[in-house]
Amino acid sequence: MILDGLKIANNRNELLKEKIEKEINEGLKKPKSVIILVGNDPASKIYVNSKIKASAKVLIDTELIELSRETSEQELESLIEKLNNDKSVDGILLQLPLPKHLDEKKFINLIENKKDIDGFTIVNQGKLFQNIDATYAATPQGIINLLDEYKIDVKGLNAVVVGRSQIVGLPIAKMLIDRNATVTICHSKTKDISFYTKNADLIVMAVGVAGMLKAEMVKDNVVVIDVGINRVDGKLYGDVDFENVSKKASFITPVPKGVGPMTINALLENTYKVSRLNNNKK
Ligand SMILES: Nc1nc2c(c(=O)[nH]1)N[C@@H](CN(C=O)c1ccc(C(=O)N[C@@H](CCC(=O)O)C(=O)O)cc1)CN2
Repeated sequence: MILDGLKIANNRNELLKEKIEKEINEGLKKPKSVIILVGNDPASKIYVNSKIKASAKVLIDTELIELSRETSEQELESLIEKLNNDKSVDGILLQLPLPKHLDEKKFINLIENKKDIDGFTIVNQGKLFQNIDATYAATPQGIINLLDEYKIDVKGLNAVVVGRSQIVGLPIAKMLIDRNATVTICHSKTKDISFYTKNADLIVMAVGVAGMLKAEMVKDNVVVIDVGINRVDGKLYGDVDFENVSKKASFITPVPKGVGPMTINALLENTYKVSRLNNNKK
């Protein structure tokens, strides 16, 4: 069965829109986020445009600030400071990747924790690891929402996460452990990834290598979540050889229209959450 991320995300976005609409009629202001895009990465532009479009649909205001790829550390720092102090701004998102000369960790951590709609700051990541309510990273949260929507209970499953990034691999592993899965994290230095994936009930692929997970690397009835978005000759491919792995899987996400739209939905839900913590009256 294909896990239809686009359909589920659209349903959740519609519910969010209804909630926000009702609250606007009751006197609350629209949530507002500011997206900072540094440089001309074409994929980042696509993602940022999707975020802006999706926000508008659910009545979240967005402002896009585009900076040149030569932006200095100082310029970016003062912009983030200004937005932190701007009461009309509920959420701040710094689109990644940044150009090489800008240290991603440094700038992410300049964002005020309560405006960090990506859930990337040290404090918000730390809260995930200490089970304290916060905004959690949108991609792993979107995966959990998708599993929940399809009532896929991960309790007791052998889960293998391939990829150990701060924004996907590590947080999804923690979220799966919290739901009582037994989790193994594989990465580029793992000697034999298929040794682990062959025994997995659930696999999350988040490495950025097109078609890396092959049918012979999985067992029957596995649940497969594909986070990869790889552009090859203008076409999109996930990290999973979908055509062949889908023949063995019980559930599998497609690329596109799987995890991507769920990521955007989770981001919108985060933006709503932080704005209402500010309890914004008009
Ligand atoms: N500040 C952030 N930067 C980045 C994040 C993030 O969560 N926060 N994640 C990724 C990119 N990303 C969001 O920014 C993202 C990637 C893909 C999609 C998506 O909807 N993909 C579509 C296909 C779209 C296309 O490329 O044509 C799909 O899978 O259906 C949404 C968000 C890195 N940077």
